[in-house]
Amino acid sequence: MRRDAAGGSCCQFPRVVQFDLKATMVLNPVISKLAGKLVVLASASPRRLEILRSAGLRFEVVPSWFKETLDKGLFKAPHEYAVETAKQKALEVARRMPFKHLKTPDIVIGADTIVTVDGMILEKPVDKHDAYRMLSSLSGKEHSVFTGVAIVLCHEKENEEVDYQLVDFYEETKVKFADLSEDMLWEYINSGEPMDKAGGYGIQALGGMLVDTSTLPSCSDNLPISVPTQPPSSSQALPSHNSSVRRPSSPCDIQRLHTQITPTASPALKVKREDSESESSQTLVNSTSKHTDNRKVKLHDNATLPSITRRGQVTEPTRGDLERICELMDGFKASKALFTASKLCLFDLLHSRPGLDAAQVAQEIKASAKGTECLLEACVSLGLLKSIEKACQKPVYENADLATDFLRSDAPCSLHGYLQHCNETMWPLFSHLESAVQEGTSQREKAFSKQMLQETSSSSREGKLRFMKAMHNIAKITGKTIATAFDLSTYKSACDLGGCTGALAYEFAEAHPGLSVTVFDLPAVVELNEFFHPQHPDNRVSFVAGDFLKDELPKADLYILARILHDLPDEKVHILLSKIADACTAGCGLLLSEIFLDEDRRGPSRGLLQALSMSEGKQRSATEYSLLLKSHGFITAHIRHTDNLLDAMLCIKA
Ligand SMILES: C[S@@+](CC[C@H](N)C(=O)[O-])C[C@H]1O[C@@H](n2cnc3c(N)ncnc32)[C@H](O)[C@@H]1O
Repeated sequence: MRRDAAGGSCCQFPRVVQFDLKATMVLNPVISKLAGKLVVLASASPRRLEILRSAGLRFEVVPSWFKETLDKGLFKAPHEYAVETAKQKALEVARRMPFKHLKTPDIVIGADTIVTVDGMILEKPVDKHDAYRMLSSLSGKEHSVFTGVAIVLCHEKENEEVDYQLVDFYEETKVKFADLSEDMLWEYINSGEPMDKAGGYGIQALGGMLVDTSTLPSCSDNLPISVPTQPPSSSQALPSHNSSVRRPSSPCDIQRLHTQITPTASPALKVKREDSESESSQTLVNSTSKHTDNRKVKLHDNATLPSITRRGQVTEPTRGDLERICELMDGFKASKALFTASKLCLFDLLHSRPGLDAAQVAQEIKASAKGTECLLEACVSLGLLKSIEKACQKPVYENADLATDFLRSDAPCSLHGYLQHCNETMWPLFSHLESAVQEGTSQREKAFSKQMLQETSSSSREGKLRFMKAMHNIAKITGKTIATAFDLSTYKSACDLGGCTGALAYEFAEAHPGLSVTVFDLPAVVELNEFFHPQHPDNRVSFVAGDFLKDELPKADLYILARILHDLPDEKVHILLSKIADACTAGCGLLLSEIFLDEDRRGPSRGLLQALSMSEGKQRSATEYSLLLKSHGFITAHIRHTDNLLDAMLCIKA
């Protein structure tokens, strides 16, 4: 999304855009490495939240409890104080989370901002008079805004102790205030804005009016998460609660963070690092240059975007914002193009016969020449196909890697069946979303005619097979990650309740040589499982037909519940969990796999969008699942957030 914007020079865009570019350019290469990592921001500051969000980072917010009370006299330079406070904030959260939140973060980011003038450090004012004292000391003067940042990398060891490795840096922005009249000072103080801001002002909001605009820095976000512009103040590892400590050896910066997150960096990553290094130096120039740039963002030479009002301020939409909103508006067209190409077996055709032109494809899939050409071109634009131009000839088409890996029907990680399920079942359901939201109920009756309902429901063999294929696809992709998420060596027998085609059960059997797995599912599903057997089925996997809400559950010392609870209404959840609890003796395990919502329920979108289908169930966060299972006597031992479609949690019967 931000790719195009990053191509432009920061100086061509207004401040908001410059920030977006700056953070995005530098964080982009890092962000892909952070997929599946639990990143935590140890600050409740809305500004910091916005900064990291607009850089595309997915993270949770756990505000630090560390009080900003360090003795300023102990620090030689003001930035050292800001960095040390940031460090203590991040460490406090990193140490608290395994106990209070029952999960160990991978990365915790802490930050602290101070203002310094005439050798004095100004933090947040305690009252209006303190704000007046601070602001009048800044009147007509140039001063420095320092933000210290600490990034704590948490490494969980086998004995469940945690190593903390620390990267810290800071950024300084010089700001000059205009000569402020008493009236202006008090008007600003009475607005209430100064009270939660270092130095008593916020440059991004009303406080901007205090600044001598002839000297306003071009990028006032003072965002050192992007690049350190000074040598590191310190790059030490602090003692962890188990006093196992590592010390980063070279100067700290985002590039080093790359290395630490991805120890075996690929050549591609290396290139990106060099890119971001060169962008870093540009950012340095921009963040210290002093000019205001009020030019509007232009999409085309003559097309200036209209002003919009955001949080009470008149501002311009950024190019990234516009791309994002277009992507959302057109998302349904892209989905339907994908479903259609998949249904017409376009990707299978181009896998077996790459290099066909549009007319040849049209003939093969028995579709119109014009429609086929449009579909092929749309798929190229979506990165699903490649078009190859030869001199004086019509373009020919072949699958892009994405299609080869996921879209042909015989790929090991094929999503072909899942796409058909989306097209035939989810699409009609979501076309009734408005009523679903108004009524809060499933729209199955409205979305499907009686006949279609029978076909899509579990009573029809075709509908059942389609559903099973869809489940099978997802289980094949995520199965290994779930099966290997925890050490299960103490368990000998497992029962996968609602285990469908057995795809997950076979992954568990393969990953754990000492484990036998029984797949327990409804009779109508079990009788179709032969269509999905692997080429060489493991005889430690067996199938038992039954109803997990009514029948006795097969005996096992580990029960698996994958994608079951989110779909059941509360009363059925409790019946099922009670039955499992009754079947378990102390020490038995329950492995749950679902999409875990972020604790603040702001993501991931996949989980929140799924909830819109208004099934009888609900989506939950890891903590909500933990508490639910606890109410049935299961204590959460481990939680894994994965970047592979589903997350997992291992609980033990107390
Ligand atoms: C969403 S699918 C999940 C399949 C599988 N666990 C996975 O993650 O791939 C739900 C499964 O639960 C099964 N199921 C639903 N109600 C059931 C019941 N009362 N007893 C046994 N199985 C049931 C369905 O047949 C289906 O296979």
